[in-house]
Amino acid sequence: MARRPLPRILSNGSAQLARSRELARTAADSATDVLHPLITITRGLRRLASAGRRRWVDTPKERRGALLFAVAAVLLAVALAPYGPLLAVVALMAAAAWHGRDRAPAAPAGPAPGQLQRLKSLYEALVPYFSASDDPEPLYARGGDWGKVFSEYEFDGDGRLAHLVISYPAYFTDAEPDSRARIEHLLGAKCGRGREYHFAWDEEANQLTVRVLAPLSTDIAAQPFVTAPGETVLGFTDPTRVQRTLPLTHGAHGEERTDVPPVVWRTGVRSTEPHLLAVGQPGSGTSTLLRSIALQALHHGDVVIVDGGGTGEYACLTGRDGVLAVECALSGAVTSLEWAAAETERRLAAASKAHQAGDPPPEDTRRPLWLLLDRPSVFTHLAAADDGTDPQSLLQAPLRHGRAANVTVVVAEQFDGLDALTAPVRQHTRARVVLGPATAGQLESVLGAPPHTTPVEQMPPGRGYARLGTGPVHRLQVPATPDPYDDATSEAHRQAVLDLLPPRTTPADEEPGPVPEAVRLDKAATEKVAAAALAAETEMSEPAAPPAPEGAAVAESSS
Ligand SMILES: Nc1ncnc2c1ncn2[C@@H]1O[C@H](COP(=O)(O)OP(=O)(O)OP(=O)(O)O)[C@@H](O)[C@H]1O
Repeated sequence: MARRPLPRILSNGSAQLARSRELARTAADSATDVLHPLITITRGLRRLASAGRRRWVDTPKERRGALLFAVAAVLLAVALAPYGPLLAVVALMAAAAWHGRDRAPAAPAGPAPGQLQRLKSLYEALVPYFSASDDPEPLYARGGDWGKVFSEYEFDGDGRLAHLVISYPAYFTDAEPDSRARIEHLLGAKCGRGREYHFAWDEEANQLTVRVLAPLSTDIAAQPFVTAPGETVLGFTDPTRVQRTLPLTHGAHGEERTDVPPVVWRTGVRSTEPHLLAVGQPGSGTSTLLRSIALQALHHGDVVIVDGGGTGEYACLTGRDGVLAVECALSGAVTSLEWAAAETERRLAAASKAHQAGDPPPEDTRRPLWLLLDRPSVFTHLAAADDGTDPQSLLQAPLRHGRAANVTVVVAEQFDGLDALTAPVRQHTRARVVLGPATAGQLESVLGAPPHTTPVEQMPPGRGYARLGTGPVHRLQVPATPDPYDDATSEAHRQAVLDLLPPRTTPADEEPGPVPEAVRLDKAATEKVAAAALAAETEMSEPAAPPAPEGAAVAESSS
């Protein structure tokens, strides 16, 4: 790794502080210059002494007497000779000065030949973008001086650029996304593909800082996250924009402990992004994200799942405490969301009655209710074909009033189903996630802003970007939260998810007390999924679990 030494300019602090530091540094430099001969001679004396000690130790015992005699004879001769002691001291000092000289090889003054070639070719590649024919003093010109524009550079162990600060002329249109994108694309290609780069444009100083980002860890499994109520971990990112970290276990068997910066999404009454939309190509990990959110939501709230994918990816949640419904059929989805819309309105009415009476909101309006919809566009198409109710049309109230009523909507959709999303869904889902491969246009249309990083060539599942409202775009890796009933799931990850699942609920008809405003749903599909889940679970010889409820009931939480 070679780094060009640079004068450091203080980026903050007052001018006076900067002057004092400069004075102190100058004084220290002068003192070092004055004391340099003394330091060299002392170092030389130390080296001579240790060489003498080594010689004495290496001398066989029977020859030490003769050696001592020779030294004593020399000392006597020196002492008796005219000016002997003086000459001996001068000779000793000269020898010490010679041995004490700095033997460390001088640091290379510049980059190694291979690195130099990379910098030169990068400079030449930038010339067409950063030069103008009418510029009298061009910063960039064919065969020009790259040293003038690359003020800092750093190479990694493989000799590839890891960090670079580039100066560019003030007339470069750095405020235009297209101009920036061209430069970022070029740098991504020239600095080496297969890595992710972060670009920071300093428009005031006309400087671009390019940094190589370490890959995000893909071995973080689902686990209890240390968060406050109302906080949901969407995934993990790099520390450039996120100051907070979460203590986590990771590795194949959760054997390592690290602090990792999370992307935390806040929901509830004070949230400015109360609903979320996750988009991706098939297999990019949006269902996994929904499962991860559901497992976290179940700590403090109730969950209704509407699965348009219909592949039973949420079967593990069926009948669990707090899971009000897992719907895979259109009729069930409509019934559940009708109930959710009515529940939102009931909560609003109860809360506003309490506000008018000067009371705090009633307890039964405060338990978070989560509506998780995976590929609702499938039901939209089915409803259109049957002339039935589109489940999305029932999301109006939860989306509009969810924040005040503690109802959160999360929608996962594939890119080709985006057109089928209704306007309220697009409008109210201000927290956005894009997973898997996506073009720059797709990223910008979903996130509302381009990421400041280049896309990686091989996207692992669960990798993508997140943006909360108008905040920065974060790189994101969703924790591995696979379907525990999927045969392809590793045992460690399966166990991690099973450990987070709440216990199975007592079937509604065996509830000891009355369930207020319970709404019985058409559960034909859910029963099927529950039966499959139970069978799969028995096969996996999980500790004896009570039988799955015959039909889950959507009920107002009694807790
Ligand atoms: N964060 C993740 N970490 C590790 N593996 C993941 C992650 N997310 C998804 N996967 C794996 O990728 C595969 C696809 O995931 P998932 O089913 O969530 O994708 P999807 O976007 O919902 O696609 P589809 O709608 O086609 O099912 C699964 O095998 C899953 O285990």
